[in-house]
Amino acid sequence: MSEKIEVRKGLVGVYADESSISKVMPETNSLTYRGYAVQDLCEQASFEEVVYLLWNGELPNQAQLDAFKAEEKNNRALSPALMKVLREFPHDAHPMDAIRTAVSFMGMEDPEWADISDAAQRRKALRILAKAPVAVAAAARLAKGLEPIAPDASLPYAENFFNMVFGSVPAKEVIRAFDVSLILYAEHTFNASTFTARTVSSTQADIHGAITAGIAALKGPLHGGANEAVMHMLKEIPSPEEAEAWLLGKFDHKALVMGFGHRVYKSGDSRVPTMKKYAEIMAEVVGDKRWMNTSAVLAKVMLEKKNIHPNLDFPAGPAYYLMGFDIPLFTPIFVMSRISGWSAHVLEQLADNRLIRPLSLYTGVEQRPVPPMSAR
Ligand SMILES: CC(=O)SCCNC(=O)CCNC(=O)[C@H](O)C(C)(C)COP(=O)(O)OP(=O)(O)OC[C@H]1O[C@@H](n2cnc3c(N)ncnc32)[C@H](O)[C@@H]1OP(=O)(O)O
Ligand SMILES: O=C([O-])CC(=O)C(=O)O
Repeated sequence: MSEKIEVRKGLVGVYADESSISKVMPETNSLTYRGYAVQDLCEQASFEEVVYLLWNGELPNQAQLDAFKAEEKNNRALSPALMKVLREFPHDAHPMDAIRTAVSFMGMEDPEWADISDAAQRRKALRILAKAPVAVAAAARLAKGLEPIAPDASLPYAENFFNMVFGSVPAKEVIRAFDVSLILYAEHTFNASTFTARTVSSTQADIHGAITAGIAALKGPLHGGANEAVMHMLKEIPSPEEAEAWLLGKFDHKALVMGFGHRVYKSGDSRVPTMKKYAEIMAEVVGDKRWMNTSAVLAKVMLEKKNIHPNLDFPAGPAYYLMGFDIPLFTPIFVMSRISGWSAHVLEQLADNRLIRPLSLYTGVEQRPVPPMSAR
């Protein structure tokens, strides 16, 4: 009797490995990083503290945090060669392609490119974390015909990013909302981009390659690219009053509604209430409620008619728009944050590595002879 082979398309419900970095609990719509509830981290920690936590397993004390922040600030500068390459990118290229290429380039010039020891991978992760925002901001400004703004070592991570994009640092509430978004985007178990990064690392390839591949996976609209798609969708809807009719029209065409649904959470994404709160704060700060009012209608109708909840990209999209970012920068900002989670997973994968290599169930034609050219 032949064995029944079960194929799990999309790896739905498959446990591919163990991990001690984060835990998603869909039954309670909750998420912890190294045992801490993500909403508590958002209220009590900075993004830099969360990165330290993800990479080291514990929150830093003041001296450890100061040292970590100093390292991040000291590693921001891009090489003249990378700046030259960034200047030559097509100006209409998507910034996701620019940051993917920039991280790959950083890998070629990294002084420790051939060293995949844990200590070297950690130093490389820090360098990628520090340099990625500089490359994102430079690519964004160059695409608009503006000169890049050099990183400022007197500014923390979030403030420095705003300064490099806009030439100024916004109000504290804006920085806080941005930092919260980075904490929420930092890590989420075996999502598609993280699994991609782990797969690359499992071949003992370098961390720049793993993160380059992670960025490639994150770009798709079913994953990180959804935060941009959400904002394009909100802009298509003329007013909150017209949102329900617009959505019902989408249902008629069986269209995907961006920013809704999730592979793991089926009754609500753990991160949405916190991100929504900060998106609403942004709407107050800017004095523009249109996007949040339209969002509220979409969320209500999606739940009533489809029983589908929003995911993190749904409130993050309008939050970034209200912060003043151009839409093509939304997913690159997700990259800047998720570098922390990808790196934690690369370190974990290599600490107890086994090549990731699943099987495929062949459904093609049976073996057959190669016909000569004259018979084809
Ligand atoms: C940070 C992140 O990456 S979060 C995810 C961001 N992505 C998006 O917002 C894109 C829109 N959402 C989706 O495409 C999906 O919900 C995914 C890709 C996130 C999850 O996909 P899956 O786990 O495969 O969901 P699945 O296909 O099982 O969905 C179940 C049902 O809900 C429907 N559904 C799921 N999401 C949506 C949506 N956004 N709009 C409309 N219908 C949806 C599916 O069509 C399916 O219907 P069916 O049973 O009639 O075929
Ligand atoms: O977990 C997932 O599949 C997608 C997601 O929410 C994330 O990567 O943050």
